[in-house]
Parts: sequence; structure tokens; C-alpha cells
Amino acid sequence: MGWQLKKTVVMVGMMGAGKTAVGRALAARLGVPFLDSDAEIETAANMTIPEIFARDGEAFFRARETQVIERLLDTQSCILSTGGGAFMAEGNRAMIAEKGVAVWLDAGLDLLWQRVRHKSTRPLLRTADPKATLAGLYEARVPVYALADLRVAVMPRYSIEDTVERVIEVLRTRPDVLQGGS
Ligand SMILES: Nc1ncnc2c1ncn2[C@@H]1O[C@H](COP(=O)(O)OP(=O)(O)OP(=O)(O)O)[C@@H](O)[C@H]1O
Ligand SMILES: O=C(O)C1=C[C@@H](O)[C@@H](O)[C@H](O)C1
Ligand SMILES: [Mg+2]
Repeated sequence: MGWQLKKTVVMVGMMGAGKTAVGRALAARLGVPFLDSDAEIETAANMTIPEIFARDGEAFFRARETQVIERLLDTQSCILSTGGGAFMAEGNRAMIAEKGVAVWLDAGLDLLWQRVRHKSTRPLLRTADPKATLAGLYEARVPVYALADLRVAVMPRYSIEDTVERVIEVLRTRPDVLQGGS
């Protein structure tokens, strides 16, 4: 029997947690569409996220992010990966709770730093001490990510496919979200 995804699964968590990589692999596994709010914003603006931050500022990006998430939540039963800051806005959380189910990819700070340290694609980390900036964001955001409906612990030894398996296990505890697969 195939899978039946009943609700849109919204991946939330810190930058580098794997929302995009795991979300894409999860969608392929379940045979449902994959959407990524950061990618949609870049395509619509025809600019990269660092370019948008540099030209229009973070507040502009956040307004776009809310609009895009609202639009993407109307795609029935898909996997929607968000940007790392999206779940911080209460209005975004309310939309996500209404139309989908939020899954927090919970990765530790050391792993996150290993994943993001060599990339220049995250404008918020363009500071004098990006490791300390990441740590500050982590401290501030973890209590908010913890409001997600479901949590999946991400371990350094997990491959993307391993994490997909963990997400599926957790989703299967919610028959209103995922059924089938046996
Ligand atoms: N086991 C793994 N699981 C998830 N990602 C991994 C793994 N191993 C390496 N990666 C890599 O870690 C990087 C960060 O992942 P990804 O871009 O999916 O994070 P993200 O949560 O979408 O971040 P952002 O909030 O910035 O969009 C990617 O280059 C991804 O390919
Ligand atoms: O954690 C964040 O606030 C961000 C994460 C990325 O996904 C992008 O949405 C952007 O770089 C901001
Ligand atoms: Mg991403």
C-alpha cells in the first residue's frame, strides 16, 4: 500500500538543520510535491536571499516570507520546508497550525555550526563572530521551535535518508497526518 499524506508537513528549525535536504527527500519518498519557501522567494524576486537582505532588508524579506508561506500552504498535502526564521513569527505559526503540521528538525548547535560554517548563503551569519551569532539565534529560537507539533532529533551520524526515516516514524504516530506505507 502506498502512502496517504493527509496534511501538509511544514519543516521548521534552525538554518543547517536539514529542512531543505530532508524535506526534499521526504517528499520524494512519500510521492508528494516538495516546496521550499526560501527557494520560492528567490525565484519570485529573481534574486538570492543575500541579495534580498542587502537590497531590501530583513523586514522586507520577512513580509515576503509570510506571503509565500500563506500561498504555499494552499497546496494540498505536500512537504513545505521553511526558512530558519519563519516559525518565529506568531502569525506564521498560526497559519501553519491551521493548515498543516509543523515538524521541528532539532539539531544541536555543534552540528549546525559544522553545516553552515563554510557557506556564505545565510546573511544573518555575516557578522564578525558568526559562531557566536549562530549560538545567540539558537538560544533565542529553540523555545519557539519547541512549539511545533512534532519533533525529530537530528544526529550527526544520520544520513539524510536516516532522518527521513525518523520523520516518517514520527508522522505515523499521527494518523490524521500520515497513513499507509506497509
Ligand atoms: N545527514 C544530513 N542531513 C541533512 N543535511 C545534511 C546531511 N549531511 C549533509 N547535509 C547538508 O547540510 C546542509 C544544510 O542543510 P539544508 O540546506 O537542508 O538546511 P536548512 O535547514 O534548509 O537551512 P536553511 O534554514 O538555511 O534553509 C546542506 O548542504 C545539506 O546537504
Ligand atoms: O534562520 C534564518 O533566519 C534564515 C534562514 C534561511 O533559511 C533564510 O530564510 C534566511 O537566510 C534567514
Ligand atoms: Mg533550507
